[in-house]
Amino acid sequence: MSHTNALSFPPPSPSTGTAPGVSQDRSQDRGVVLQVKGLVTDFNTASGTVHAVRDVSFDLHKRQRMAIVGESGSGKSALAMSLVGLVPQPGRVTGGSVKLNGTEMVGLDDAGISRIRGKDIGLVFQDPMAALDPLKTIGSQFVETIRVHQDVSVKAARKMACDLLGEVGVTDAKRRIADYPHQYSGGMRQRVLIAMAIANDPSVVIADEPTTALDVTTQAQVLDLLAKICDERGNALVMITHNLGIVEELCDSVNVMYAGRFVESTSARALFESPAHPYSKALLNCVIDPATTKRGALPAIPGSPPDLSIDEPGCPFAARCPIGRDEPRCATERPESRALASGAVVRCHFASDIPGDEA
Ligand SMILES: Nc1ncnc2c1ncn2[C@@H]1O[C@H](COP(=O)(O)OP(=O)(O)OP(=O)(O)O)[C@@H](O)[C@H]1O
Repeated sequence: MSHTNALSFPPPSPSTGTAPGVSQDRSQDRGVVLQVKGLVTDFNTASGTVHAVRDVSFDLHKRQRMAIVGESGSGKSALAMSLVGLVPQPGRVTGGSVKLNGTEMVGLDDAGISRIRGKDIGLVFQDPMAALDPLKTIGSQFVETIRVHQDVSVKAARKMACDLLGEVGVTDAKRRIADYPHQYSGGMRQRVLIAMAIANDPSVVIADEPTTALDVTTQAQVLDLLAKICDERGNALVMITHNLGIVEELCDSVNVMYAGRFVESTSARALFESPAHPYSKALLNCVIDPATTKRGALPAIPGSPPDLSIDEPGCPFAARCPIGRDEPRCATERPESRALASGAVVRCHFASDIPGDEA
């Protein structure tokens, strides 16, 4: 198992010492908050073992905004769940290490994980209705979230909740805290989840496609808010998304995931300026909306991803790859991750950061 695909962040830029695409402010404090090494997650199903996450490694630094992109079924949610000990049955983390502020999470029992989840690591998931209890007021859920991890009175927790709701843009929070989730709009529910995710001042916030159900304008507002709040508080942010526009606008670094593996890890700016992996290039070859000149959702790439229950030799992207289709090596030898001169880390025998020098 290789552990060499951890993207060292921020990769120093020769001229400024700052990673491309990283604001000076966010790059100043470089402590690692989340260190993932060789993570493997499998689902044991009746039709075989689905290898959803394979040998994933990365370092996440304080204040870093890291994106994970990839088409449906590439393992993004399985990875997010693995980071917080929430892999659903019949799934299991079967290898590797996840260290949050130096504490190993893999192998912790439920009580140990629960002490960390919601406190040191905050979660914002796709569907706020599933994350919120429809039978309890926002206030009672919020107070519970705070008091599980902080030794404060109900009154103090309620005050904190009101302040946080105000911070995320819930107007008249003192009154609205007594409302039930269904009395909030979709965008407002996501704001509530953001407020809850940061309530215990976590080092890391993980957001798994938090805006899929929202209209485009509300999506942008919610994600801007999430990024801004994490910045202000010094939280690192992992954003899982299908939307390249979000990566370009909000993220410092990006991991492109394919068939359970990171195939390219680089700065967001470098991905858009010079994608190195053929899969990243195919993704970047997307239509730009002429009205906004912004990139949007991931494009459909011809062909299908491989069956994750079959461990074929060779590169999993070979059959869809303009280089790999004709290269015998791509069919027989799995590419290990390797660093290019630019600092990007790729899993491809032929990727190069010199344009035109791929094959
Ligand atoms: N509960 C489960 N049981 C069996 N297999 C699962 C389960 N959850 C996920 N998988 C499998 O794990 C692989 C990765 O799925 P995952 O949901 O992580 O992909 P994803 O990249 O998040 O997709 P999407 O963008 O559609 O959410 C898929 O092959 C999926 O079928």
